[in-house]
Amino acid sequence: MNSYRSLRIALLGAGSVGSQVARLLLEHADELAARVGAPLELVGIGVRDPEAQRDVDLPRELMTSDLATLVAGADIVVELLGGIEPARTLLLDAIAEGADVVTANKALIAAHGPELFDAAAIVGAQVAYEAAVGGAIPIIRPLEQSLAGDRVTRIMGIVNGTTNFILDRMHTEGSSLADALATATELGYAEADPTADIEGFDAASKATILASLAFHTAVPGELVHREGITGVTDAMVEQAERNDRVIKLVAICERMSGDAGDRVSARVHPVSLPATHPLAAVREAKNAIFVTAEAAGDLMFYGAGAGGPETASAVLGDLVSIARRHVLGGPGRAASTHADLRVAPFGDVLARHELALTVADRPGVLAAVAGVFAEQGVSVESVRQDAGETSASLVLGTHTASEARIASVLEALDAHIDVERIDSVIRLID
Ligand SMILES: NC(=O)c1ccc[n+]([C@@H]2O[C@H](COP(=O)([O-])OP(=O)(O)OC[C@H]3O[C@@H](n4cnc5c(N)ncnc54)[C@H](O)[C@@H]3O)[C@@H](O)[C@H]2O)c1
Ligand SMILES: N[C@@H](CCO)C(=O)O
Ligand code: NA
Repeated sequence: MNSYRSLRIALLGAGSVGSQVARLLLEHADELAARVGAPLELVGIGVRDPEAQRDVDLPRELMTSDLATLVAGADIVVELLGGIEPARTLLLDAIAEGADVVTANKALIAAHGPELFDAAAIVGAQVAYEAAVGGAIPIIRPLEQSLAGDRVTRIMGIVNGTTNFILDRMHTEGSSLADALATATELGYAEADPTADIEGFDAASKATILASLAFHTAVPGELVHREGITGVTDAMVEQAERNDRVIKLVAICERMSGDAGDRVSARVHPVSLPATHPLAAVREAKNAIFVTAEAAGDLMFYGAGAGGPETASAVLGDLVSIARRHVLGGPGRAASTHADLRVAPFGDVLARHELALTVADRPGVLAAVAGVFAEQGVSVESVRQDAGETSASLVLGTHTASEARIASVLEALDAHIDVERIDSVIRLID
């Protein structure tokens, strides 16, 4: 069939994703060899405990706890450990030896992508990370290659499967966050430390990666505004439902033009969407990403954002594509930051907000509260008031306003004598 020698594949990690990658590499060996033009030889699987029981039956003789030695002899290293160290050092060592790497590790790519890409560029190695964003959904390659001739203006999407699963269960079954998270963890969707999911760190890493790729600009993780879902209460879910809306955690990356010149923004926070919005139909651990580009217009990418076998599909896609280049030759992949746009502060971002307040139930309070919005230059679009016994509940929807102005409104409301408490704040998407 072919005369190219076997390519030596070292796999690091045999958890939810790694075990599925190993299974598929072994089960589909002949088919993969035909596609690559050379056999992909799984030379070892780096694990913590080679004797541990695993859900997937993998050959014991491939297991090793000596990850450094395993990496040293490989043509391609597939990293599915998660976390920054030892993944970063192992991959830098592999690259220094001329190996290509495939990883699903968004935390690593978001924090150390440029370091890995630079190291790879020096030796002509490749770094592929399709599985790092949107799980099985092809999104890195479309941004990196298919849209390379266009100008991306906006990306908005659901990029964390675990939190989407949790919010979906809160809406459809009235589950608690903790119960739904336990199920998402059992299903292999959650990160090893699920704080990364529920506090929005995972989605923020993905927003960093998407914004950097889309805007050809290094967008440092610390400039990505991040809010998770721990502040989303049952009451907020119920209120959204009363208004035919759904709460979702979204990542938004956009190119902003204005007096300050062209800038970019990347952020992650919950939003309230009309039930008819396409993102509202994204259920369970599915992800969906809208990309708007100047010439292409709107594109939508939808599919499994998490899960072992699903994510393994993207890892194997990278592996086959990298392996083919070993056989056929050709240039490696390179990330570009030539545009070098400035990242806008979160306060400059524009959004509509809905605020639920408990206020004193006496004449003039509505006017006083409305006055707070007016003082900060925020225009109120809708008001709903429900009177209680001693206090009233007010739900105010704003017109588009900057995050900085809304923050000032919230500060003033917090200190206002007539405002007993701010029950919830959520951004609205039309
Ligand atoms: N699970 C998903 O749905 C999914 C989807 C996309 C991307 N990812 C990413 O894929 C990577 C792996 O995720 P996962 O869900 O398979 O995680 P996991 O926790 O199920 O598996 C990771 C495995 O690596 C092992 N490991 C960690 N550090 C090690 C070390 N120093 N030495 C030896 N073994 C070590 C762990 O023991 C574990 O078995 C992560 O970067 C994650 O963010 C996961
Ligand atoms: N924990 C991640 C895995 C996929 O990146 C999620 O839930 O989306
Ligand atoms: Na993907």
